[in-house]
Amino acid sequence: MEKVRIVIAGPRGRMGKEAVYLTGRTDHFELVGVLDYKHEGKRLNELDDFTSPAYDVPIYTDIEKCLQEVKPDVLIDLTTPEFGMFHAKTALQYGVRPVVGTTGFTNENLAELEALCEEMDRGCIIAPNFALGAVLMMKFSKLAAKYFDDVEIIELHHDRKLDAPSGTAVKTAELIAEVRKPKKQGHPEEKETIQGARGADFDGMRIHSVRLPGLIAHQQVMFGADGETLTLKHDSYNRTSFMSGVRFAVDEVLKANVLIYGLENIME
Ligand SMILES: NC(=O)C1=CN([C@@H]2O[C@H](COP(=O)(O)OP(=O)(O)OC[C@H]3O[C@@H](n4cnc5c(N)ncnc54)[C@H](OP(=O)(O)O)[C@@H]3O)[C@@H](O)[C@H]2O)C=CC1
Ligand SMILES: O=C(O)C1=N[C@H](C(=O)O)C[C@H](O)C1
Repeated sequence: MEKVRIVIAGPRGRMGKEAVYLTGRTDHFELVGVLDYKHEGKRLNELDDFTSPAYDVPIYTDIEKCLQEVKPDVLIDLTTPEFGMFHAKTALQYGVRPVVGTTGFTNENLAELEALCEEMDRGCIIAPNFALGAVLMMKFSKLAAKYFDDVEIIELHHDRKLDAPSGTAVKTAELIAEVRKPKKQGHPEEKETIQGARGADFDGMRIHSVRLPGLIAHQQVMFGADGETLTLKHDSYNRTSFMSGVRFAVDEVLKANVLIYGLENIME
């Protein structure tokens, strides 16, 4: 089997580091370079966390130079929304398939990438959450929303997280909105005496974002009806929990020539 040539953007980050280690333990993956806006000209295995010879690959700050020189099949982005979008666009323009875990993309970003995938005849996967249990939680939420119109999403994350609400919460709300009867929840005359008390409004349903040290990534989706509630809950207790989804996405993107937004679209 030919190895999949992979570049990782954001290798020093919490997720990027795990993705580097994933390439090291996956026989058919080959890390061929990384994108890091610090350490230009060094090799990855010169950095403290990556001393294994498996990580003796070049560090680039310039994505075009990186793609031209190491010619990857797939670029995995785990950076920030601004750079994630730039990296995904540039990769597609070079015929390289992006797998993006970075959250905070706008609908305009998604539309632009969808058009670029079509133009370049290349796939791109944007996965707001790679944890397979989280994807199932989202699927089950959509199923439950057929029967329950009242729902509140509570997402809980570590306090180093930049975006709120989380990409997972937004995706969950989008999936629910596909089937839920439009409804403004709560009392029609409710008033917030402290701004934000009722959370963010997405199509009349509410999203609450909790940020605390000690947390990793957690979400509860609470449905309510007369005399009953249904709570769907998922917890990631470490970042390795995301890696089987990253491996799955890399394998799947190679077969794709369109934008795939969310692993639920390709998980049977
Ligand atoms: N889809 C999923 O399952 C998951 C997605 N995420 C998402 O992944 C993203 C990263 O999360 P996390 O790892 O926790 O964040 P970190 O802040 O730990 O990592 C981001 C890394 O990207 C680096 N970086 C920033 N800009 C660039 C650039 N232009 N080129 C290369 N590297 C760059 C940062 O460097 P520096 O620190 O020096 O600025 C940092 O090392 C977030 O959007 C998060 O929401 C997180 C977990 C799971
Ligand atoms: O920043 C994180 O940590 C996470 N981000 C993703 C999101 O925004 O949903 C996925 C997971 O929740 C962890």
